Amino acid sequence: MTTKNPKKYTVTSALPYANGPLHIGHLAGAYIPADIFVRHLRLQQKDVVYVCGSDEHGAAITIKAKKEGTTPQAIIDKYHNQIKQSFEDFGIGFDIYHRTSAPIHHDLSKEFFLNLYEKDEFVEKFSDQYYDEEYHQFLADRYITGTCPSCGNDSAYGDQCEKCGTSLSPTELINPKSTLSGKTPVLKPTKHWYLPLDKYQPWLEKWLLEGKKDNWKTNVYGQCSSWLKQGLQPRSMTRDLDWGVDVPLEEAEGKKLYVWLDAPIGYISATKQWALDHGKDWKSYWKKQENPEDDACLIHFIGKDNIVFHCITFPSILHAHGEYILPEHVPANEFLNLEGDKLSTSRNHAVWLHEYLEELPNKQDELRYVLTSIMPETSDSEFTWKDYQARINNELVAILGNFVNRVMILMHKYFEGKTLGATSLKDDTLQNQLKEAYTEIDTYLNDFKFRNGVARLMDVARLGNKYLTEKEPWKTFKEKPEETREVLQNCLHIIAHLGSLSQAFLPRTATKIFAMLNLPETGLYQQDFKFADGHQLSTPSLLFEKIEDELVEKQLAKLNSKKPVVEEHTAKDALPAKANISFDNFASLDIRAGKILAAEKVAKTKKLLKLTIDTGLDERTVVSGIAEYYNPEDIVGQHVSILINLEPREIKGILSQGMILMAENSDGKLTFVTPTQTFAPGSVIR
Ligand SMILES: Nc1ncnc2c1ncn2[C@@H]1O[C@H](COP(=O)(O)OP(=O)(O)OP(=O)(O)O)[C@@H](O)[C@H]1O
Ligand SMILES: [Zn+2]
Repeated sequence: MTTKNPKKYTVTSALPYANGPLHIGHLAGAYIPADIFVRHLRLQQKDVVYVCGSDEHGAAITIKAKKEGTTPQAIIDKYHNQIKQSFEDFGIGFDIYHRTSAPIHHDLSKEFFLNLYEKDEFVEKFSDQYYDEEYHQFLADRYITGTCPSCGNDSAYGDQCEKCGTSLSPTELINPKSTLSGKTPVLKPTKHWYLPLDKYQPWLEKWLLEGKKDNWKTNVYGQCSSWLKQGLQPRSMTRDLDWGVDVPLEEAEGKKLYVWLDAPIGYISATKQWALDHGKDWKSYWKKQENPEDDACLIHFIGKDNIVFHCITFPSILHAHGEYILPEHVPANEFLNLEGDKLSTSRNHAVWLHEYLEELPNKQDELRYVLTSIMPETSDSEFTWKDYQARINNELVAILGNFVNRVMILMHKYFEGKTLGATSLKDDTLQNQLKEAYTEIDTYLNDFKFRNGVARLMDVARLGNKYLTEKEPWKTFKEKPEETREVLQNCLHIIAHLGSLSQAFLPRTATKIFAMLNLPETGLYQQDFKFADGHQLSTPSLLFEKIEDELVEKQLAKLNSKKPVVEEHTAKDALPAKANISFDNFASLDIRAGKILAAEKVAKTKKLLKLTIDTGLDERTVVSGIAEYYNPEDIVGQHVSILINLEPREIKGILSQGMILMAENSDGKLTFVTPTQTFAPGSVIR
């Protein structure tokens, strides 16, 4: 950290957008790291406020409401409550989880806008914007789709192409279409207020590049410097929309603030509300103090798609306003993927937090542990159920859980769960090793190295196991009961420290550990523990249970079945129907269940695989254009559906005898079409 011992910390996590539930990517990206960091500060009695809330404005919400035949208010109420519950369930310790639809937020956002307006910071510009003549509405952001000029994706939005990530303005789209009427919009002039980022560029460069920000994470600093190199452009801070914070100017009737203007102000309005509720002074967490040494240290935790707004736009707004502190750190994470594919709300490729808890009740810490261990700190990372199982079984169960359990069982077996004169740890080497763990974890967490931090915690459990294995109390008990007692009581001290250190990472586990030891949970790091003479331990119980293969298979099957929970792609993505055919034509197709026996790439092609198929009638060769989606080695044994009476055709010199049936979604992704139960090759499909 740059600032040595700031007096106060203001910590924020990205405001989740209230148009869908939370998934594991959200947790790993912006919430678990912040929560660990804040817990670590609180365990040292630092003064910290940790705020978040739902982002409830913008076109994506009104569009969703329209699609579902309901109101924007109903959408945000539903998801705000669901998201809030998930955060509570996973122990994300916000001081307040607020929402941007609250009046206090609208007021503060307007105040910000007016402050900049009165200082003449905005550039007012008339420009031609797309307008839907049928709906009498300007088409901002997600109200317009078209072909991306960078990658050719034909469902890019007016503000961004989600396929290649390019940030766009509606007029850059090729073949623009209104998402309201589906028609081609017309251009009409409208007035907007632009934030002159070009004007702030020199200041930003100084702040970011010449300032001390090169100690920021390289992924964050790299993105910022590359934007600055490209040169910043003015960005419109207002929209022609009917859902959001009103632009507080008479001449701007019917216009709203851009959602990325008001969303980060949501951090401040949340703090204001919290201060009101708890008799605190919100200004001391956000405003510059008379003595700069008294300024709070502001830290934004976000995922990588939010970097530009937290490192360029919001700081520019705060700077233009003048009274506010600027972020000291923006430790953005890269993205978490799932089982080889991007997490996606629209494709329902996700592990949803509320579903996880229904299916794996009380396993919050297990997920926190895995997500911390694989956190996308410096590059994208991947969650797989197999890895989840392995980390729980081989680490949480086999190392941490096992150590605690062995010691507790032996203490009960030999000494009825009672200590005798165990007031302090009677092994200096152990004492020093434990001290080191505290120091190293502190260093890691101050550097936002959460993966190293949680690995270091696990090392303490390893240390315990090693000590226990070396001392072999089960062998010494008969002859040297006093020595045995000392060893086991030393282990109790290690367990207490495991409880203490777990508090930041695995809060529920920490509580369980202290309950088993029958010690109070102080909410502080304790360098020393004292057991009273004759202290009675509680009955041991397992901290973690093994994850069985069956569960992994069930979760994988569920992911593959991809039943849509939140279906955002509508009929607009489906191809139009083909002309009718006769029943006889249909009946003439001979489709069978088959199985892939062998697969190899066709040389010098990108898309083709040569497959050997067991059709039940014969073994034959089929050339299939699926190489971009499947590795040959992964699909041997795969059951398929095959059209067997298609006229053979030579492809790249190979005779292809039939066609494998594949489903294709609107992104062009392919997947096998197979009977939902395994049927023997040769079974008829009709
Ligand atoms: N797969 C992911 N990995 C890491 N961080 C993520 C991931 N998905 C979202 N985030 C982060 O979570 C925070 C809240 O996300 P937000 O509500 O804006 O959803 P989003 O980015 O639109 O995600 P989605 O498209 O899946 O709904 C943001 O900071 C975002 O960067
Ligand atoms: Zn694109």
